[in-house]
Amino acid sequence: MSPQVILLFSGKRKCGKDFLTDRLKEKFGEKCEIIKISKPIKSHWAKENNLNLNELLSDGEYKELYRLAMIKWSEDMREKDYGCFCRAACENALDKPIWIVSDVRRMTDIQWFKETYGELVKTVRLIADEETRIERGFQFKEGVDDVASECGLDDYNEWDLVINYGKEKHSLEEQLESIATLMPNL
Ligand SMILES: Nc1ncnc2c1ncn2[C@@H]1O[C@H](COP(=O)(O)OP(=O)(O)OP(=O)(O)O)[C@@H](O)[C@H]1O
Repeated sequence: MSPQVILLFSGKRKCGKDFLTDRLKEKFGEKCEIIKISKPIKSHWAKENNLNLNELLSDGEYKELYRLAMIKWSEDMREKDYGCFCRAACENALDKPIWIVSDVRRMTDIQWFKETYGELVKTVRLIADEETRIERGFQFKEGVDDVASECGLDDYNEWDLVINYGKEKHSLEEQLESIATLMPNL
């Protein structure tokens, strides 16, 4: 079954994207597939440089070591074809009714999904205050936090849902409920 809804999640580093989308996956279980645009980037990067892909995909210090270089390389690839990583990520995804894309970073990511899947696409922005992000492990890095991969969607204001995931956050159950309203038939 091809996707009936595609939720695109965006938010700055350590705002909790992986955490919340993992909880969503637990709630919707077999109905849903998590897609990471960064996965084809990391697979390619790991192969070329002989690195551990699982470590790169997980949350931790290891991925931080390579983040800057991966951003630069992927930027060059995107200049040639802005949809290349989105397409690769979707081609490798299982056919489930709900697709959750947990790391949307650029206008062109949203553009590609909307051009490709139209009305199925819903966008969600997570926001969290800096103090909370620091508690979750955020440290400002030049070349990472001040470039398009982090700031590309700062001025986008057509989100279907904005979730405060910082100090003032609602309970997890309420957050998940508000996300569920984006897919009333599932
Ligand atoms: N609601 C929460 N309660 C407790 N810990 C949380 C919560 N949300 C996130 N965290 C923790 O904060 C850290 C960062 O969260 P997460 O990896 O989800 O952020 P992210 O936005 O995906 O970051 P990145 O952009 O670096 O991938 C993780 O260790 C996660 O377990």
